[in-house]
Amino acid sequence: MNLQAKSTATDATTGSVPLVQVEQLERRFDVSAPWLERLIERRGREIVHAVDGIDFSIERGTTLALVGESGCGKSTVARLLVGLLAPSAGRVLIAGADLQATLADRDRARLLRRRLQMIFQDPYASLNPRWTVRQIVGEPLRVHRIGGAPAEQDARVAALLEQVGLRAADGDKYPHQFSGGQRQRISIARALASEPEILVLDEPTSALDVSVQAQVLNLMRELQRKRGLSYLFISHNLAVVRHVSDSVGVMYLGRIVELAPKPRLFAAPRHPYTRMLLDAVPDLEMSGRARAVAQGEVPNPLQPPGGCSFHPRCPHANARCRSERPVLLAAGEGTRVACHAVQEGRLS
Ligand SMILES: Nc1ncnc2c1ncn2[C@@H]1O[C@H](COP(=O)(O)OP(=O)(O)OP(=O)(O)O)[C@@H](O)[C@H]1O
Repeated sequence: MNLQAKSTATDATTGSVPLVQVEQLERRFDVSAPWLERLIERRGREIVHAVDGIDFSIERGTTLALVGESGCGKSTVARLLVGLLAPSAGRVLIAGADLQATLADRDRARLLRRRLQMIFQDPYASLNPRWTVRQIVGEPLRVHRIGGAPAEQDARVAALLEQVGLRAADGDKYPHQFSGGQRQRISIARALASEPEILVLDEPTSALDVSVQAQVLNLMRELQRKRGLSYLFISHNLAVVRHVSDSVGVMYLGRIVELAPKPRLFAAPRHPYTRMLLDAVPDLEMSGRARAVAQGEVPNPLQPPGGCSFHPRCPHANARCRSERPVLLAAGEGTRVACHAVQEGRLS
């Protein structure tokens, strides 16, 4: 089955298509209260632009992290990427094939689901409490008919458990018999069972103790290196993002405001919002820059500000920022930024 049916723009240097390409992706939610029809008639429907026209790509074997405050649309991007939600506009391409078109074809959808797996924040909620670990980790093998006879599948489950730092004998136990970190290892083993190329990780360690977080993150890195996996890593924690990512997209009210290679983002953040986020992390070195105090709150997503949606919180905003939406443009050294002040040279 050919998932590369529809080829798109290729990487100019290598001639290869990025494993993941997201183009002008949008997702709107209608949150109008159905019992307030008269109000809706008067005021119009209440629409949240959870994801408002974003573009990014992920190369094979690399990690793109998406960061931003709660409600900026990170989880919605994750769900769009694995096909749990359909886009309102734009598209997701996996190795050049349109995700929505692929999902519409049963055989191709099954193959695609093998390639893409998602790991959620709460490992307890995502593991069936009545199944043994062997059943949980072995389920993708049965669904995707991988590994042949039951004995062979059991051997695969045992190997997967060992790869994530558990013991083969743990297969007989139930999720409640494990700690949070161990449960997340079970989720990872299950996600790996179908031999995916892409893992979408939605805050995979934020429910864990700090000491356990580092162990799980190190495991994720080791698995990435051994298996050449690509990760979309969703997090609000910049210290974690610094540990795991190759590049970082900073989201604000449904848009990416800065996209940069990780070292550039931490050494020379360009967007005022990125700077504000970094300034709020006490342990990060600031490379000589004075810290600015975080100001204001995220606006109501039902009534986002016009122009640049960050302008009410931005110390550099002018009349243009209040009226014209900035687009993501190259700002040197691999960074792209959506900010009039940077693009006009008012902010270096
Ligand atoms: N199913 C839904 N129905 C209505 N609104 C939704 C739905 N899912 C998300 N939203 C809204 O879309 C916006 C983005 O939410 P999303 O969960 O993607 O953000 P997030 O950055 O992941 O936040 P968090 O870190 O709190 O999970 C929010 O305003 C949220 O209320």
